[in-house]
Amino acid sequence: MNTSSALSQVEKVKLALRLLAVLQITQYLWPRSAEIQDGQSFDYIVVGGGTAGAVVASRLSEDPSISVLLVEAGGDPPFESDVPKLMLYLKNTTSDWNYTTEPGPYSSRCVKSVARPFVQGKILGGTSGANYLHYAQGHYRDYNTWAKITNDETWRWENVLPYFIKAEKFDDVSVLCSQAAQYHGTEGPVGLMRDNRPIIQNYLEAFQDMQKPIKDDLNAVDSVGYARDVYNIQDGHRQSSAFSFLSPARHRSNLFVWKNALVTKIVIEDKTAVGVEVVKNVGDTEKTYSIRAIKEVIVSAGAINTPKLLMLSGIGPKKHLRSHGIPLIANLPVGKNLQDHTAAIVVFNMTKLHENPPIFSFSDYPAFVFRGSVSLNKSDYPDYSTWNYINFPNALLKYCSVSYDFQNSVCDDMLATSVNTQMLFSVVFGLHPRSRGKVLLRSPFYQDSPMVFTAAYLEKEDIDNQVKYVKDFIRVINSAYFQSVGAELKYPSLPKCNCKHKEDEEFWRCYILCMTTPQHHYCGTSAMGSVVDGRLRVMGVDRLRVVDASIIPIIPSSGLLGPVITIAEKAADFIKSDGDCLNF
Ligand SMILES: Cc1cc2nc3c(=O)[nH]c(=O)nc-3n(C[C@H](O)[C@H](O)[C@H](O)COP(=O)(O)OP(=O)(O)OC[C@H]3O[C@@H](n4cnc5c(N)ncnc54)[C@H](O)[C@@H]3O)c2cc1C
Repeated sequence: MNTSSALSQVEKVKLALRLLAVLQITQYLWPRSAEIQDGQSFDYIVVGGGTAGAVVASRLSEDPSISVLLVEAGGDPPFESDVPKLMLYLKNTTSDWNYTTEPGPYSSRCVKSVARPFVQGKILGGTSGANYLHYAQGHYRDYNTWAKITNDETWRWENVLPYFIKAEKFDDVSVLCSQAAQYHGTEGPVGLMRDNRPIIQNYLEAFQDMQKPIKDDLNAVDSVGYARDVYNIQDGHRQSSAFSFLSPARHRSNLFVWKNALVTKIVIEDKTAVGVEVVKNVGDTEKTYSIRAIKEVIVSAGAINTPKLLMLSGIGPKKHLRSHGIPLIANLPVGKNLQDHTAAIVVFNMTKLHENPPIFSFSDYPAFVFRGSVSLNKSDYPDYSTWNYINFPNALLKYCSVSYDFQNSVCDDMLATSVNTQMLFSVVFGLHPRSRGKVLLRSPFYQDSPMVFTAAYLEKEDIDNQVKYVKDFIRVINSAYFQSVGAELKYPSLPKCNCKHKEDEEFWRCYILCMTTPQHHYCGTSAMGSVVDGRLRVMGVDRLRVVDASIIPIIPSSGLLGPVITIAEKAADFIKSDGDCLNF
C-alpha cells in the first residue's frame, strides 16, 4: 500500500462514520441541550465545554443551590471520539474547528501545505475528545516555576498533586503496587490504563541497553526513563472530559448545557463581566442572545479561541485592538506567548520482523506505545521526550499523512514497503522550547478564524537542541535488540540534505526541518502572571476568569491533557471559595 491508497481508505471510513452518525448511538451518554431564553441569568456562565470547561461546570454544579450555564459551540462527541481506534478520523470534520496555521519560516518543508491544518475539538469535551489519548502529569519543577511566576504557593507541586489525585482513576496493578502509587488517584472520574501488551518489553530493554532506565511509571516526580504509555481509556471508552465529568452530571437540574451555541462576546460593564452574547442557529435563522452572569463568567475556550474571544471583547494588546477598531477595556498581552512542543519524526524499520499486522479491536489503542523522557545532563528534569508507536506500514502511512500532514512522497519514502515489517514510529520533542508564537485577530468579526503563528524553531537554540535529542535517541540502533531485528533508519528523499553526511549535524538539521511537526500542545496565550493572576482572574476586569490551556505560563514537560484537567479542578475550588465571599 502507498500513501494515496491509505488516504482513500481514510476517506471511505470517514464517509461510513458520517452515515453512522445519523443513528446517534452514543447520544444517551450526553446531557440534553438546554432551552435558553434571551435575557436569562445564571450564577456562573462557562464558555466552552471542552477539556477544562467540562470539569469546571461539573464541579461547580455539584452544589445544587447554584445555577451553571455551559455554552459549547459544538455538539455531542460522535462515535469515533468515543472509540480509541478511530481517533484519527476526527480531523477535518464538523467536530473540528478546522483551523490552519499561518505560514512560518519552517512550515513549507515536506508538508502538504504551508498553511498547516490542526485539530481543535469542537464538541463537548473539546480537544480531550479528539486528541491522541496519552496521559501524563508534567514535572514537579514545572509547577514550582508557575508558583514563582505567579507568586502563589498554591501552584507548587505539593499543592497541585491533590488535584491530580482527585481527577484520576488509575487502574494498573503494577503501578499501584509500586512507589509511584502515591502520585496517582484511583477514585476520580478520569479512567487511566497502562499499555501492558508484551511486544513493548523488547523495546524498553533496547533503551535500557543505552543506559535509559525502565520505569513502571513516568510521573511528575520520577519522570526520567522509559515506560509503557498511559492512556485516558477505560473499558474501551475514551475518557474525555465530556465522558468523565459531564456524562455523570447530565441529570442535574442546575446544570444547563447549551450546545451548538457560539459565544461571540463577553459583555463587560464598568470593568466587570456581566454576561455573554451568544449566536445560535434556530431553524434557518441565526439568533443572538444576551445572557447574564450573576457571579462570574469563566472562559474555557482553549488556547486559540480564548484569546480570540478576549480580544473581540476588548481585552488584549492596545495597538492590535485599535488596528481592528475594537474599543479597549484592558490592555493585556493576550494572544502572545503561544507555546507548543515541536517534534521530529524518526522511523526505524525492523527488517527481520516480517509479521501479519495485529488486528486492533475498537477499544484498543491502535498501536503499541511506550514513552521516554531523557535528561542529557543526568538531572531529574528531562530535556526531551519521545512517544513511540510500534506498528506496521499500512497503519503508519495514515498517521504520517493524516495526523502529521507530510507529503505523500515523504510518507512513501519512509513507510511504504512491499513486506509487512514491524516499524517504530517515534515522535521526539524538546520539553522546554524557547520559541514563542502568537494568536492574532484576522478581523473584528467573530466569523473569521484567528491567525495562529506557531513558534516552531524560531529560536536557533531550539533547533540546535533538537539535533542533539534526535542524535541521542537514534543511538538505540546499536542496542542488542535493534541489531538482532535488523533495525534500519528510514529517510525520505531529501535533495537538499543528501549532499551532507548522515553522521554530520548539518544532515540532521536539514532532516529535522523536513520531518518537523507541531505536537499541538498549544498554551500560554492568556498566561498567569501577565493576563490572569494566580487565581486565574483576568487582570483589570472583575468577575472574569480564564480556565484552560491558555493560562499556562510555561509549557509543562508533557502533553497538556493531565495538566489542563488538574488546572480546571483547582480553578473550580478557587471559584467556589471566591463565590462564597461575593455578596449579591
Ligand atoms: C491533535 C491533538 C492531539 C493531542 N494529543 C494529546 C495527547 O495525546 N496527550 C495530551 O496530554 N495532550 C494532547 N493534546 C493537547 C490537549 O488535548 C489540549 O491541550 C487540551 O485538551 C486543551 O484543553 P482546553 O480546555 O484548553 O481546550 P479545548 O479542550 O479545546 O476546549 C475548548 C472548548 O471551547 C469550545 N469553544 C471555543 N470557542 C468557543 C466559543 N466562542 N463559544 C462556545 N464554545 C467555544 C470548543 O468547541 C471546545 O469544546 C493534543 C492536542 C491536539 C490538537
